[in-house]
Amino acid sequence: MQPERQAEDNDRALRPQVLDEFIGQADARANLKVFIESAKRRGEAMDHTLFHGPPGLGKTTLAQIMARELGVGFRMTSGPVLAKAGDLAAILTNLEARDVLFIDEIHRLNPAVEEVLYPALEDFELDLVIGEGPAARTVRIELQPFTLIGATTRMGLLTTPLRDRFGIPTRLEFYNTAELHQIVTRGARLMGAPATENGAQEIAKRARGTPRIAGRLLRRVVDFAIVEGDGTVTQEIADRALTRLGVDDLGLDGADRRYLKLIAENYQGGPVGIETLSAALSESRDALEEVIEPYLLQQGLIQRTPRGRMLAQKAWTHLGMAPPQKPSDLFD
Ligand SMILES: Nc1ncnc2c1ncn2[C@@H]1O[C@H](COP(=O)(O)OP(=O)(O)OP(=O)(O)O)[C@@H](O)[C@H]1O
Ligand SMILES: [Mg+2]
Repeated sequence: MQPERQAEDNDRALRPQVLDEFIGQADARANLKVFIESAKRRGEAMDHTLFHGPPGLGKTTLAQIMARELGVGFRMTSGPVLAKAGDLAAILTNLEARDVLFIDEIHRLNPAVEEVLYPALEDFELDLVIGEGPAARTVRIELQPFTLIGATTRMGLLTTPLRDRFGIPTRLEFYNTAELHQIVTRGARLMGAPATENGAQEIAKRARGTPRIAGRLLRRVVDFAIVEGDGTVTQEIADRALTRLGVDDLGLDGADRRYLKLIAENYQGGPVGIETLSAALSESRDALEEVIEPYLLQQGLIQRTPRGRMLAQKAWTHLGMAPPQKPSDLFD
């Protein structure tokens, strides 16, 4: 209990509070700045916004920042939590003018709840059915204009009507090492454990392009720096700590390497179907597609083909293995 509580508190302390403190995602940030400013000058609710991209890239953080920059209230819920239409209705009717409603994991909304959301998004109206059977009647409730910010790691699972109702779809990208370097340096400063240039660089390089992972690795490296060093995050301490945590020089962890090795050793580099991988690794297909694969794809370690996943040359090199000779290679 205690350590988790603490991790959460640290997390909150590291979370950027305003758009200018938010590092990276330069294109998205520049656009959002314009839309926020315009909504403020018009005195209207900002258009509905959808953030999509792999976990830990800052969707929730950006949603909170936007409410703050807009100077409006922030309500947060998530797709799976909204079980009944009434749950959503209760939240919508309590929103004040121009408030931001954040729905995380919006691809997991129950279809009946999603139906209620459509008119709310388009016309700020709610059609509620009251009573049952012959006595049932529909009442229309006017809502205050509000901004929905949706977040999803699975854009492909969103229904078309829902996707079409977002005026501002925004894709978050993996962060580059320079951006993560800034995030780590800032985080270390906030944690009272200064990082050297090279120390921050070592963590940045191995953070899988993801601020959440950078924060998590930083906390563990700081532990080592305090106990085994003088409290400074140096390259040597960072390297030692990360290696002990099983994070390799590309930032891959045990789960990533297990995935790559399985394709290499059991399927000669593929192609192999996602369901087969999911069964062999005892990981849900969703976890593979949402958490493991995006970074491996972005790094050019694997390829997605119509017949399944295949290892790229870079993966063989990284694993220190030679790809099997395919019959066709003999005739090249
Ligand atoms: N640009 C950034 N600069 C500094 N820290 C960041 C940045 N983006 C995210 N973080 C930090 O990374 C962590 C994860 O961010 P956040 O919770 O917003 O991710 P998310 O995209 O909502 O993830 P999920 O899809 O899992 O909900 C937070 O601790 C946040 O403080
Ligand atoms: Mg989130």
